[in-house]
Amino acid sequence: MTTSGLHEDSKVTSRAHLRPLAEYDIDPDTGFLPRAPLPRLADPSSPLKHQSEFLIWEKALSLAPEVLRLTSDHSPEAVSMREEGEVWRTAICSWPVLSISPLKEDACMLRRAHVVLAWLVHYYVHSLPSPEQPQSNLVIPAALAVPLVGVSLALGIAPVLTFADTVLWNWDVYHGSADEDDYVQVAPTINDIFFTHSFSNTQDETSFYAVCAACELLGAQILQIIKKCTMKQAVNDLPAILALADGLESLAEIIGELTTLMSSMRDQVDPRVFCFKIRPWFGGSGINGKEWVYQGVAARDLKTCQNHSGPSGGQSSVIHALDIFLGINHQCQHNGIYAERKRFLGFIRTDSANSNQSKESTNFMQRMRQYMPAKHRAYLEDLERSSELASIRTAIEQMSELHGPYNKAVQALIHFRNRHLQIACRYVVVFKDRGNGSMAITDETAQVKPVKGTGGNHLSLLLKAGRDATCRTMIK
Ligand code: HEM
Repeated sequence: MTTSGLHEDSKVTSRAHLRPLAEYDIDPDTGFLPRAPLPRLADPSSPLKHQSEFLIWEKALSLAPEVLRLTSDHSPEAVSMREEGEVWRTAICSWPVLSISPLKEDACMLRRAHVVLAWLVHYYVHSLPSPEQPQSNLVIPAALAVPLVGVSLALGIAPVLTFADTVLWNWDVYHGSADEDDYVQVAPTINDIFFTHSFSNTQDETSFYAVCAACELLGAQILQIIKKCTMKQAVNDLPAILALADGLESLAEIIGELTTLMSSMRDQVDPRVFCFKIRPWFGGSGINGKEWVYQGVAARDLKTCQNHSGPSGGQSSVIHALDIFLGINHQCQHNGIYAERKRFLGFIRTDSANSNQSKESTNFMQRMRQYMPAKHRAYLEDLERSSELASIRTAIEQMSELHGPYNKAVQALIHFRNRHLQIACRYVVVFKDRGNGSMAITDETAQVKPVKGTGGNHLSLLLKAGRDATCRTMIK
């Protein structure tokens, strides 16, 4: 039998026990999504209601969609807004650098500050007029850079827009829904929430976040199954083995639902809107060969987070938890994969002085963890090292009765990755070589057909490597 993924982990020597999920900021009903929406900074109901100095951040974010458009947007509306955009950016440059010490009193405030500052940074960077020197670096003003890096260090998350900022922490409840206290009793569903921030102000963008959030909510059930399976030592214990078989069967079903949910993207998000109006806002440092300079920030505070990606489904802790539980080993993705992704995103540089070989060799999924909140990352690391998981793997290897249910779950994940590959090709790959993200959706781009044989494409290579790693895990 082939259990390559399962064997790999036997190399891990120090075993740990999983702590209660609450200690990892995981809710039983909403998973990695918090159970209640984040309060605004300086909101009268927030713990920091007296810290009104943070209001300037909130106000600038509320104003941003009204005065800023993408640099690449040359529509008459966008051109007419350029002056107001300049006023917005000049105001930010004149702001004082606020101390984030008061925010550290409350984790929700830190998270909200990350959301606000990361969105402001992406608004700032991606609306800048085209530079006279196209290759010059982009300076993020100290008033944004210093507090963003501060809150990021406190939260253990990268100082850039992440999946958490666009999905996990970017929602509120409709008026008339239960108030915050009620969520102690009843968790919100996807129908109770709306998304607070949107770059393009399109239904497509909201739907994009909503589908991702619905996947996270479904993920809560996945985490509960993992918890149930890891509560008992599976080896030589019949009830535990039966429970494990049951858990694997349920996982297969839920992964199937996840695939259906993800596929619903096709009906809700127009690929052209995604590619030209939404995705360009997400780009992080290094995109198009331009490094971001975080003004006023010490180099040591940035050392772990250069060449930032923007938000990506790859930062969803749910999929990582599934990978770990099922023993999918992405390490086999050769060194080149991360380089492939960088090349795809256009930030491979020719000056080898700046390139860092060790970073290149770190695989994509590992790197994506740096974009997760520290406690979610800690959950994944503890799960990976847990003696409970080691016992499950031994049981799966030794008991042929478990091979069927295990393979079903892995097969479901292969199907998920295959479908995701199709979606990524439809939304990103076919447009990749068609201009620099210009907003002008011409008849030509509107009628674009999938590029034949995207197999050579770097993005496809990355995603296929993940799919193939999943295939290799099947027990033959
Ligand atoms: C329009 C919809 C979507 C598009 C265009 C898309 C595109 C991409 C792209 C381009 C990547 C490569 C890495 C990167 O550049 O960030 C990626 C990775 C990834 N995406 Fe998506 N994605 C979509 C929806 C989703 C959804 C709903 C999920 C569910 C959680 C998801 C989960 C992932 C995962 C887990 C990865 C890491 C690679 C892997 O595990 O195979 N994506 N996606």
